Amino acid sequence: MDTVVLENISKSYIKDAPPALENVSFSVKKGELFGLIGPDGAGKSTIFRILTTLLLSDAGKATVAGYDVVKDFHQIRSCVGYMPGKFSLYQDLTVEENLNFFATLFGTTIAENYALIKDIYEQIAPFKDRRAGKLSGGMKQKLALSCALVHRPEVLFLDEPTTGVDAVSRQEFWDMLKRLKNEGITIVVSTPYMDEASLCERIALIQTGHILSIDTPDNIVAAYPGKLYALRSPKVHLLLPDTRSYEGIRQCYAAGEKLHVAFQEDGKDHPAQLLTYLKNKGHQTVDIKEIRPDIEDCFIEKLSNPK
Ligand SMILES: Nc1ncnc2c1ncn2[C@@H]1O[C@H](COP(=O)(O)OP(=O)(O)OP(=O)(O)O)[C@@H](O)[C@H]1O
Repeated sequence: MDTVVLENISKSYIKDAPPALENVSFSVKKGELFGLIGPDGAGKSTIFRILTTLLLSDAGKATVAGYDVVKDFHQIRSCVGYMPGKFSLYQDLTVEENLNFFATLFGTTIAENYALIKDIYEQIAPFKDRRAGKLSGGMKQKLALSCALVHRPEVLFLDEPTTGVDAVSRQEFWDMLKRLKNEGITIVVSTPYMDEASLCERIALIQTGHILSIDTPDNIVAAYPGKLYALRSPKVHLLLPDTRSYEGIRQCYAAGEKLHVAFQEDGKDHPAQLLTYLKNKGHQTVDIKEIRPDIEDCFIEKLSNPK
């Protein structure tokens, strides 16, 4: 049986406004590390609030660990750990007081499940007497994760845990998630960072309340239709409108210092023809190279061609 199941979940916050979620369905297997990948406003937090029984959906059905999110909210609350995007810590309590507070809420003690949080908690233990409000972003995140784990949940919901956290702490955080997964905990994590998608076993790409795609990161990349190229030029900002004006371009967008380009058809002469066209427009030093799409490229492709 799948540990998390959503069937046609819909939710609107405001009458007559576009819904936050519309017919969202997916399931997460026991022990899986599953990612919800999408930009701000996509509906990720709404999914977490429904699954953690903090919000009722308007339609559809969802279960967590076999329990119904409406009927069995008591059971769900005791078997899940939730790290919301914001406000999960008491800023005026110290690190240790926060952890003790969450342990007490769940009728347990820090000592009882210390083995599970040891690796994480040891990194913040030197600051155990510091108020949570005075911790760095990375330390807050480790404390929030320790608090979400203190009762050894079956399922862990993490809403954008790495937003606003430095690159090293982000990497350490994902290493921790892998260790927790190896302990048998099912993890659903959301992120707006496309590079983190490849660290999940399966992902759902989500945008404006709709799931665009669900699969392993490798399968999503493999399903990219056709070839993708990177164009480089010293004046890349001028290159964008001229490349877009070339007939036969399916996609053209800025990606860091480069442009990513896909043709409507993958003829082998197309890259050279595009370069000639751009040279005639005054772009003398343009370089084109075929590249492997990443999740962000797949996301952009799905947005323009959802089927
Ligand atoms: N309490 C609320 N009242 C009204 N609209 C809301 C509320 N919460 C969310 N929304 C709207 O619902 C949509 C989905 O928001 P949600 O917070 O679930 O997205 P998200 O993917 O988690 O993005 P973010 O990272 O910005 O929170 C957005 O359009 C948002 O403005």
